[in-house]
Amino acid sequence: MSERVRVKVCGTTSVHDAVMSAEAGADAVGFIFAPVSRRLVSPQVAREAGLSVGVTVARVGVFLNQGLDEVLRTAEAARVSAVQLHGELSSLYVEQVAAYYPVLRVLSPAELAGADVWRAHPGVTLMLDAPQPGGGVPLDWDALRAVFPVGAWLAGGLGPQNVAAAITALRPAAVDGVSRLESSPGVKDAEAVREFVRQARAG
Ligand SMILES: O=C(O)c1ccccc1N[C@@H]1O[C@H](COP(=O)(O)O)[C@@H](O)[C@H]1O
Repeated sequence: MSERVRVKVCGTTSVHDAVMSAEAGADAVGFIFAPVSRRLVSPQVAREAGLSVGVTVARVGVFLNQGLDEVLRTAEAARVSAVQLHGELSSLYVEQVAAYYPVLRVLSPAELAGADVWRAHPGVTLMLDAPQPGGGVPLDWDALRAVFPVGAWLAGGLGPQNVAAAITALRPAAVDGVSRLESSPGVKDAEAVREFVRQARAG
Protein backbone atom coordinates (compact mmCIF):
# COMPACT_ATOMS: atom_id res chain seq x y z
CA MET A 1 0.00 0.00 0.00
CA SER A 2 1.40 3.41 -0.96
CA GLU A 3 1.77 6.05 1.76
CA ARG A 4 -0.62 8.97 1.82
CA VAL A 5 0.74 12.11 0.20
CA ARG A 6 1.31 14.90 2.72
CA VAL A 7 0.07 18.41 2.03
CA LYS A 8 1.80 21.67 2.91
CA VAL A 9 0.02 25.00 2.61
CA CYS A 10 2.62 27.74 2.44
CA GLY A 11 2.69 31.52 2.76
CA THR A 12 0.61 31.71 5.94
CA THR A 13 0.47 35.23 7.38
CA SER A 14 -2.29 35.03 10.01
CA VAL A 15 -3.71 32.90 12.80
CA HIS A 16 -6.99 32.78 10.88
CA ASP A 17 -5.40 31.22 7.78
CA ALA A 18 -3.28 28.81 9.83
CA VAL A 19 -6.36 27.46 11.61
CA MET A 20 -8.31 27.29 8.35
CA SER A 21 -5.52 25.27 6.66
CA ALA A 22 -5.25 22.91 9.64
CA GLU A 23 -9.01 22.39 9.67
CA ALA A 24 -8.90 21.73 5.92
CA GLY A 25 -6.52 18.84 6.65
CA ALA A 26 -3.10 20.29 5.85
CA ASP A 27 -0.19 18.32 7.31
CA ALA A 28 2.06 21.39 7.36
CA VAL A 29 1.75 25.16 7.20
CA GLY A 30 4.58 27.32 5.91
CA PHE A 31 5.74 30.74 7.06
CA ILE A 32 7.90 32.74 4.65
CA PHE A 33 10.69 34.76 6.24
CA ALA A 34 12.43 35.81 3.00
CA PRO A 35 12.29 39.64 2.87
CA VAL A 36 11.74 39.56 -0.90
CA SER A 37 8.47 37.70 -0.51
CA ARG A 38 5.03 39.24 -0.84
CA ARG A 39 4.02 36.73 1.86
CA LEU A 40 6.57 37.86 4.40
CA VAL A 41 5.43 37.22 7.97
CA SER A 42 6.99 38.23 11.25
CA PRO A 43 8.35 35.53 13.59
CA GLN A 44 5.89 36.74 16.25
CA VAL A 45 2.82 36.25 14.07
CA ALA A 46 4.19 32.92 12.81
CA ARG A 47 4.70 31.77 16.38
CA GLU A 48 1.15 32.66 17.36
CA ALA A 49 -0.24 31.04 14.21
CA GLY A 50 1.90 27.93 14.75
CA LEU A 51 0.69 27.56 18.31
CA SER A 52 -2.90 27.60 17.04
CA VAL A 53 -2.72 24.61 14.69
CA GLY A 54 -2.38 21.82 17.25
CA VAL A 55 0.18 19.10 17.71
CA THR A 56 -0.20 17.18 14.46
CA VAL A 57 0.51 20.00 12.00
CA ALA A 58 4.15 20.78 11.12
CA ARG A 59 5.26 24.42 11.07
CA VAL A 60 7.82 25.16 8.37
CA GLY A 61 9.94 28.32 8.25
CA VAL A 62 10.91 29.26 4.67
CA PHE A 63 14.16 31.08 3.84
CA LEU A 64 15.89 32.24 0.67
CA ASN A 65 19.64 32.91 0.64
CA GLN A 66 19.71 34.20 4.22
CA GLY A 67 22.56 34.06 6.71
CA LEU A 68 22.87 31.13 9.09
CA ASP A 69 22.45 33.29 12.20
CA GLU A 70 19.33 34.91 10.80
CA VAL A 71 17.82 31.55 9.90
CA LEU A 72 18.47 30.01 13.31
CA ARG A 73 17.35 33.10 15.26
CA THR A 74 14.16 33.51 13.24
CA ALA A 75 13.31 29.80 13.39
CA GLU A 76 13.76 29.84 17.16
CA ALA A 77 11.66 33.00 17.61
CA ALA A 78 8.88 31.57 15.44
CA ARG A 79 9.07 28.13 17.10
CA VAL A 80 8.94 26.34 13.76
CA SER A 81 9.34 22.56 13.63
CA ALA A 82 11.24 22.46 10.32
CA VAL A 83 13.15 24.78 7.98
CA GLN A 84 12.85 25.06 4.18
CA LEU A 85 15.93 26.37 2.41
CA HIS A 86 15.86 27.97 -1.05
CA GLY A 87 18.82 29.46 -2.86
CA GLU A 88 22.46 28.94 -3.64
CA LEU A 89 23.70 27.34 -0.46
CA SER A 90 26.73 25.26 0.43
CA SER A 91 26.38 21.71 1.76
CA LEU A 92 28.06 22.87 4.95
CA TYR A 93 25.42 25.56 5.47
CA VAL A 94 22.57 23.08 4.95
CA GLU A 95 24.20 20.64 7.39
CA GLN A 96 24.59 23.38 9.98
CA VAL A 97 20.87 24.17 9.80
CA ALA A 98 20.08 20.43 9.87
CA ALA A 99 21.93 20.18 13.18
CA TYR A 100 19.03 22.16 14.69
CA TYR A 101 15.97 21.52 12.50
CA PRO A 102 14.70 18.97 9.99
CA VAL A 103 15.47 20.58 6.62
CA LEU A 104 13.59 20.73 3.35
CA ARG A 105 16.31 21.52 0.82
CA VAL A 106 14.72 23.03 -2.27
CA LEU A 107 16.28 22.43 -5.68
CA SER A 108 15.21 23.36 -9.18
CA PRO A 109 15.24 20.62 -11.84
CA ALA A 110 18.51 22.03 -13.21
CA GLU A 111 20.11 21.48 -9.78
CA LEU A 112 19.01 17.85 -9.47
CA ALA A 113 22.49 16.62 -10.33
CA GLY A 114 23.60 17.88 -6.93
CA ALA A 115 20.83 16.04 -5.10
CA ASP A 116 22.77 12.84 -4.47
CA VAL A 117 24.65 14.30 -1.55
CA TRP A 118 21.36 14.51 0.41
CA ARG A 119 19.88 11.12 -0.38
CA ALA A 120 21.46 9.40 2.61
CA HIS A 121 21.22 12.35 5.01
CA PRO A 122 18.44 11.52 7.51
CA GLY A 123 17.73 15.13 8.47
CA VAL A 124 17.42 16.53 4.95
CA THR A 125 14.47 15.99 2.61
CA LEU A 126 14.53 17.21 -0.99
CA MET A 127 11.89 19.45 -2.51
CA LEU A 128 11.66 20.18 -6.24
CA ASP A 129 10.44 23.66 -7.13
CA ALA A 130 10.60 26.15 -9.99
CA PRO A 131 13.66 28.42 -10.17
CA GLN A 132 11.48 31.37 -9.04
CA PRO A 133 9.88 30.24 -5.76
CA GLY A 134 6.35 31.45 -5.18
CA GLY A 135 5.85 32.23 -8.85
CA GLY A 136 3.02 29.80 -9.48
CA VAL A 137 4.74 28.13 -12.44
CA PRO A 138 4.43 24.34 -12.63
CA LEU A 139 7.42 22.15 -13.39
CA ASP A 140 7.58 19.94 -16.47
CA TRP A 141 6.40 16.76 -14.77
CA ASP A 142 6.92 14.61 -17.86
CA ALA A 143 10.58 15.61 -18.05
CA LEU A 144 10.99 14.78 -14.34
CA ARG A 145 9.33 11.36 -14.37
CA ALA A 146 12.57 9.38 -14.74
CA VAL A 147 14.63 11.45 -12.31
CA PHE A 148 12.26 12.59 -9.55
CA PRO A 149 13.94 11.47 -6.31
CA VAL A 150 12.08 8.90 -4.21
CA GLY A 151 10.74 10.56 -1.07
CA ALA A 152 11.07 14.11 -2.41
CA TRP A 153 8.43 16.81 -2.04
CA LEU A 154 6.98 18.68 -5.00
CA ALA A 155 6.15 22.39 -5.35
CA GLY A 156 5.78 24.82 -8.22
CA GLY A 157 2.43 26.13 -9.37
CA LEU A 158 0.36 23.47 -7.61
CA GLY A 159 -3.30 24.16 -6.95
CA PRO A 160 -6.68 22.42 -6.82
CA GLN A 161 -6.85 21.99 -10.60
CA ASN A 162 -3.51 20.25 -11.14
CA VAL A 163 -2.33 18.68 -7.88
CA ALA A 164 -3.91 15.27 -8.52
CA ALA A 165 -2.25 15.06 -11.94
CA ALA A 166 1.10 16.05 -10.44
CA ILE A 167 0.80 13.30 -7.83
CA THR A 168 -0.12 10.74 -10.47
CA ALA A 169 2.88 11.78 -12.59
CA LEU A 170 5.60 11.89 -9.94
CA ARG A 171 4.33 10.22 -6.73
CA PRO A 172 5.94 12.82 -4.44
CA ALA A 173 5.96 12.26 -0.69
CA ALA A 174 4.29 15.64 -0.23
CA VAL A 175 2.95 18.57 -2.24
CA ASP A 176 3.30 22.25 -1.45
CA GLY A 177 1.51 25.29 -2.83
CA VAL A 178 1.13 29.03 -2.40
CA SER A 179 0.15 31.20 -5.38
CA ARG A 180 -2.85 29.16 -6.47
CA LEU A 181 -4.26 29.04 -2.94
CA GLU A 182 -4.60 32.79 -2.44
CA SER A 183 -7.16 35.52 -3.00
CA SER A 184 -4.30 38.04 -2.83
CA PRO A 185 -0.61 37.64 -1.87
CA GLY A 186 -0.44 36.40 1.71
CA VAL A 187 -4.21 35.91 2.05
CA LYS A 188 -5.62 32.42 1.63
CA ASP A 189 -8.62 31.51 -0.50
CA ALA A 190 -10.26 29.06 1.90
CA GLU A 191 -12.15 27.17 -0.80
CA ALA A 192 -8.96 26.76 -2.87
CA VAL A 193 -7.11 25.42 0.18
CA ARG A 194 -9.88 22.95 1.01
CA GLU A 195 -10.08 21.74 -2.59
CA PHE A 196 -6.27 21.49 -2.80
CA VAL A 197 -6.24 19.16 0.21
CA ARG A 198 -9.20 17.15 -1.13
CA GLN A 199 -7.61 16.73 -4.57
CA ALA A 200 -4.22 15.80 -3.10
CA ARG A 201 -5.86 13.11 -0.98
CA ALA A 202 -7.67 11.79 -4.03
CA GLY A 203 -4.55 11.83 -6.24
O1 LIG B 1 6.13 32.33 -2.08
C1 LIG B 1 7.10 33.09 -1.91
O2 LIG B 1 6.95 34.32 -1.95
C2 LIG B 1 8.46 32.53 -1.64
C3 LIG B 1 9.51 33.41 -1.47
C4 LIG B 1 10.78 32.94 -1.19
C5 LIG B 1 11.00 31.57 -1.05
C6 LIG B 1 9.96 30.69 -1.23
C7 LIG B 1 8.69 31.14 -1.53
N1 LIG B 1 7.63 30.26 -1.72
C8 LIG B 1 7.76 28.88 -1.97
O3 LIG B 1 7.51 28.62 -3.34
C9 LIG B 1 7.01 27.31 -3.50
C10 LIG B 1 5.86 27.21 -4.49
O4 LIG B 1 5.20 28.37 -4.74
P1 LIG B 1 4.02 28.43 -5.84
O5 LIG B 1 2.96 27.47 -5.42
O6 LIG B 1 4.63 28.07 -7.16
O7 LIG B 1 3.56 29.83 -5.79
C11 LIG B 1 6.63 26.82 -2.14
O8 LIG B 1 7.59 25.89 -1.73
C12 LIG B 1 6.75 28.04 -1.25
O9 LIG B 1 7.18 27.65 0.01
